[in-house]
Amino acid sequence: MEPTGTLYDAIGGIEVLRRLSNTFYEAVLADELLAPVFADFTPTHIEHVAVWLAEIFSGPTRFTDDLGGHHALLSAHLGLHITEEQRLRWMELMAAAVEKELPPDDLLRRRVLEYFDWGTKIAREVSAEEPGTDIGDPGPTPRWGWQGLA
Ligand code: HEM
Repeated sequence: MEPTGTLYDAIGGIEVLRRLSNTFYEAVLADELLAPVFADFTPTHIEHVAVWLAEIFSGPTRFTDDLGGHHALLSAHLGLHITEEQRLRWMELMAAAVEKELPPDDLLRRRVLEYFDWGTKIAREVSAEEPGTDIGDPGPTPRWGWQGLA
């Protein structure tokens, strides 16, 4: 039987997501393949990613309320021209961060990494378009739960 409740609660809330984001970006900025992609990185990025993840996993909706929602998230990746090699390295570093920061629950970790696999493919697709491209209305921020995409 699948567990009940949100992935956000099973993860342990925003503080755990902040630690995940922080650990992940420490690794990204030390990585020779990914660091150049994040040349304009600022520390607010860490917080924005934690806030996005909170919403995706059915926690507070602050990304939609205050940070531009799904449209802003997708637009942030326009023009980055992410390669498959970079996407896979991103996944590798995120898997290590998940291992370190998330509760030792195999199903929870698997679901979270499945979200990242799905999300990084979308980020890569969007990144092939030039900045300023009209991406239209992508709809509300998705939700990811114990059964995957809700
Ligand atoms: C599920 C996958 C992903 C999520 C949830 C995600 C999340 C985010 C968020 C929330 C922002 C906006 C940050 C801000 O407002 O400061 C952002 C920007 C960005 N993302 Fe992603 N991202 C994902 C995949 C990727 C991948 C695969 C790459 C590259 C390999 C990437 C590279 C970037 C870069 C370079 C920015 C702009 C950074 C900046 O503002 O300087 N992202 N991402």
